[in-house]
Amino acid sequence: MSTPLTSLSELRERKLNGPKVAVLTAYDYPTARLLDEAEVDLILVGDSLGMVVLGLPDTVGVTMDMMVHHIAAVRRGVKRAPIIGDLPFHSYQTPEEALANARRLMEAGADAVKLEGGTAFIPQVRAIIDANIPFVGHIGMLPQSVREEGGYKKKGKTPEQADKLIADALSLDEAGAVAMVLESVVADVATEITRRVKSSTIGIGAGSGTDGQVLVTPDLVGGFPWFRPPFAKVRADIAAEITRAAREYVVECRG
Ligand SMILES: Nc1nc(=O)c2c([nH]1)NC[C@@H]1CN(c3ccc(C(=O)N[C@@H](CCC(=O)O)C(=O)O)cc3)CN21
Ligand SMILES: CC(C)C(=O)C(=O)O
Ligand SMILES: [Mg+2]
Repeated sequence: MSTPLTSLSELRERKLNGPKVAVLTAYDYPTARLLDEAEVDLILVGDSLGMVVLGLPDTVGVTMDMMVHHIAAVRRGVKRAPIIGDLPFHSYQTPEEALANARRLMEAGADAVKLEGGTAFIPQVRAIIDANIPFVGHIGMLPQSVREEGGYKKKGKTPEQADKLIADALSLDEAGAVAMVLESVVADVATEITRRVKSSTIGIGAGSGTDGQVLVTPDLVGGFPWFRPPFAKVRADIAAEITRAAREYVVECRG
């Protein structure tokens, strides 16, 4: 076991010489503190918050106020791991709006911000990076577009999709993204992108050829049994533990 990341600038060295980067999501103080102490490299306060913590049907209803509230809680729990905050749906429609909202997430305690999109969002990405805010890209399957897309679909199956993903990755890399999430991307395409960019690729449902992996923590620990993506390897069953403890308590209270 090697030492965990203490700053985003160490991502370059990790890409060149390993080991791979381990990223998990957190939305609250206790989980963030446990993940930081477990030596997770980076902690993402994802807008998956809306689904796995707030019970919304998708991530489209997540607001800036929600992200700020949860980033602040995570910040209080973390001493070492860099924290990435997601810019939520419709919070980055212009470069000015993207920069103002990126600043709000940084003030709440993020060390970097992430938004969903490729070449179409380069003006927003440039505004953020020009203001010296570390930036993480996110391409492939974009959950904030689930309503237009009509579901969650794997990306990069056709040559046209693969070329589009590679162009998106190269443009984010050129703009200066420190890392980029590749979500539900065909493994071979994710591997090719990883080879062609200087930035660290963090995969989720994108095979094992990326520079790191990210998972929604409830999917790791069995904390959200009602929806689980097919790629998640569930390593605990906290839902069953909560149910068991609550049942024991109910029975004991009733006497
Ligand atoms: N609990 C949870 N975990 C997540 O990883 C997650 C969320 N929620 N909510 C937002 C998005 C949605 N995610 C998803 C949703 C569905 C698939 C899925 O069904 N993938 C299949 C089918 C792909 C296809 O039809 O092309 C796959 O084989 O990858 C993957 C990720 C990832 N994100
Ligand atoms: C799944 C990861 C990459 C994410 O964006 C989130 O948790 O919101
Ligand atoms: Mg997200």
